[in-house]
Amino acid sequence: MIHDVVITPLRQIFDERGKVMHMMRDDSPVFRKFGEVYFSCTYPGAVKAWHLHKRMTLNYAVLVGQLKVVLFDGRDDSPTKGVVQELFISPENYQLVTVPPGIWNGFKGIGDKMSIVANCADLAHDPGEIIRKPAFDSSIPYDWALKHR
Ligand SMILES: Cc1cn([C@H]2C[C@H](O)[C@@H](COP(=O)(O)OP(=O)(O)O[C@H]3O[C@H](C)C(=O)[C@H](O)[C@H]3O)O2)c(=O)[nH]c1=O
Repeated sequence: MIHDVVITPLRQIFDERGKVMHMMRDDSPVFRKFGEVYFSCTYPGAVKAWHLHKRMTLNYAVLVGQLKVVLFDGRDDSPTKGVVQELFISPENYQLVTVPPGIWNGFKGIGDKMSIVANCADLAHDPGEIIRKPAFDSSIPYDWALKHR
């Protein structure tokens, strides 16, 4: 587990009409402030990586489909520097993933339909605070290929 990354189980409330999916409240321990909510939609097998936010704290929850979210800690002052963390998040494993600034992150669509992840961020989108690397950049020790364990 990467230092400062927080996983919070989220509640879903089901009834015969459908369900309610919790995501963020202002009394949550991980809530900092409101910046923007957006939804990133990913086709099966597509990889969206790598991003590093210099100032934004991300809060991800997958509403539809399934994502493999991969985090890489390249922070020099972190006790988990060099650690790679894989998370599989979906409505079936419904969690809020809080990622502080400075951690490389990316995700891959899993399964057979478009996945939708919500990001409830503490900062509005600002392209100037994002650093990007190609998904297969050799400086991050991660292979996005399907692994038959
Ligand atoms: C997020 C965002 C993006 N854009 C534009 C910028 C690009 O021209 C285009 C696609 O953006 P991007 O390549 O950043 O999309 P994703 O790879 O889905 O990543 C985004 O959603 C995941 C979950 C992240 O956490 C990223 O930080 C966030 O950038 O939409 C905007 O104009 N406004 C916005 O709020």
